[in-house]
Amino acid sequence: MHPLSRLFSHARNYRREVRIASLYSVLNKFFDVLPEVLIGVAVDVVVNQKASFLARFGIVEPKDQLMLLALITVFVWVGESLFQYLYDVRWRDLAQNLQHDLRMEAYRHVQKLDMAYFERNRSGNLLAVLNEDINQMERFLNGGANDLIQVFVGSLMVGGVFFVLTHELAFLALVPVPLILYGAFWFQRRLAPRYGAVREAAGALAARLNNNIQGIATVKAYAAEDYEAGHIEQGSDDYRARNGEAIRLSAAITPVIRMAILAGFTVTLLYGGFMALNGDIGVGSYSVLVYLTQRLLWPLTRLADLTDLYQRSMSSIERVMNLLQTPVNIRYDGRALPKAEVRGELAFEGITFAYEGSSRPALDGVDLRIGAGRSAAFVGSTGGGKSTLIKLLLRFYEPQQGRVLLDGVSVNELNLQDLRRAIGYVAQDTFLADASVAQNIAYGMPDASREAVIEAAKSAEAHDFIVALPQGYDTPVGERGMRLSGGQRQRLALARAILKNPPILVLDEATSAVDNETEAAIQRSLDRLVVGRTTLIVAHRLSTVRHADTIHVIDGGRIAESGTHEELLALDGLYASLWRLQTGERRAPSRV
Ligand SMILES: Nc1ncnc2c1ncn2[C@@H]1O[C@H](COP(=O)(O)OP(=O)(O)OP(=O)(O)O)[C@@H](O)[C@H]1O
Repeated sequence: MHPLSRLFSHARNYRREVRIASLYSVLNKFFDVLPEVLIGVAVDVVVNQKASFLARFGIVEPKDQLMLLALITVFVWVGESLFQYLYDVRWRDLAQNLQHDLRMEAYRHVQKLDMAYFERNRSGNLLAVLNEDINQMERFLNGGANDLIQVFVGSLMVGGVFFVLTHELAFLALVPVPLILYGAFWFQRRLAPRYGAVREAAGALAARLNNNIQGIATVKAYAAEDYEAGHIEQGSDDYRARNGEAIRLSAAITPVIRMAILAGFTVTLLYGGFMALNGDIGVGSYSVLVYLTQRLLWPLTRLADLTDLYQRSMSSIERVMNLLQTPVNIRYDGRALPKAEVRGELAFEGITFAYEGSSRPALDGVDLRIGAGRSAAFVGSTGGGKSTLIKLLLRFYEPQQGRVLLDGVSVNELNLQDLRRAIGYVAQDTFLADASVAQNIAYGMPDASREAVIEAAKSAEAHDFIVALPQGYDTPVGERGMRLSGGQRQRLALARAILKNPPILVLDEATSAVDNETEAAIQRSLDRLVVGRTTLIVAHRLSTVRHADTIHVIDGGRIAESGTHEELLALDGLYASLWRLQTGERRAPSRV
């Protein structure tokens, strides 16, 4: 389907707006063509006087005829100006509304896409679609759509006048028009893939820039500025080269069209002139024809810019539409699950899951149950699959085999947001918004009172450092929380989960960045907090999880051992050797 049809079938509500704006464009063009005709009529009045074209309508006196012409001229110009104002406002309003709606729709859609999508597509490229591509579409609607309509309508109207005045000449003057149109389409077809490549290169460049700016600390620390600048240069060079290919073609359009116009204009000038000399047409008609040839053919040179703008925009619209039509693989709708009704019993049944493009499953036949209000800890070597298990519970991904149950219902059947509202999740890498400390703690809970925020911060051992910040709870944390230390960020994330007061608490390495003393204090708060909540804790530091009701050791995507701390020590397997390694009780066996 053509990108423009895709856009308009998508933006159905705008059809009326488009029709009205198009009507204003047509009316403006109508009034815009008339002055040339009036010049011809004026010449006719002066030359033929009482035998003029206007005299046929009963206005015999040349002076009266001129007065009438002046009146019509005023009317025509006022009409032209009025409709120019109206179409301009309409098209530009339309462009603004459509870009706003489309951006919001695309952004809302992007938010619903599954995590695998974000792993496949670089975020900078997505930014380019949501920003630049949508802006490009706005540029086309701002002026391009009107220009396109006017070029066609203008040609039709002028062609009509030609036919009324003289058929033969009209035919000759109009011969170049189909050639010009064919030429414009020829160029447009060839420009399409080039501008497609330009947009792809722009997306790739934005992705690189985004990645580098986010990792600027690492770039500096490894003195890799020149290396990264080289990397960006490649991207920028590629963008320039792709544009260069489009420019060479696009720049040829005007000169080629001009040659066709030249042919049409010369024919009118000569052939029309001969006809006037022979007395076959009047001087008035001749002057109208010469002016009108200009009016007919010159706007066609606009086709060059228009083809260019049009094709750039179509490439952009294509990208926006593709984004909007990316299917949402993980459904949001499902059975409602009010937070108050969640008991918190969890079961993982025969879970096997491999990440997209990965041949080895991250989880391989995992079966486990966590009773409502109980705590389960997951430990084991890095890359074992602990975080993956948590992500399946949150339905960031769906397992290829098996299912995750909450209170006996498959999480796939639950309303996705309800499921996530029931879970307080503290991730390994904390995301903080560019807002104040208090706003970050109350993230997703804008109605939380200041007292509740402070209470949550106290439980997360964050209160003391927060009040020592320059503006206390109102201190901005910077982009991604850059102005805070890693441990401070973790404590804010913990406070956020505590404030949410969820029936299920999931802590994935939630205290890995804080010192032992703070961790012990957080642990004491957590001991109080976890009462009555199902809690899942992923940790490398075994001291954090030794009191969990059950500890599961995950190794290579499977559950290697399960039991309480004491049971696992007695088993003298992986857990026992990890424990010894961390507490230094005995030399660790070589496999750990
Ligand atoms: N988004 C992803 N795409 C592809 N593979 C992934 C992805 N995330 C994790 N993996 C792979 O899946 C396996 C399990 O990863 P997971 O993050 O669950 O391990 P983990 O036990 O939590 O590790 P750690 O203790 O280091 O946090 C690893 O081999 C990892 O490389």
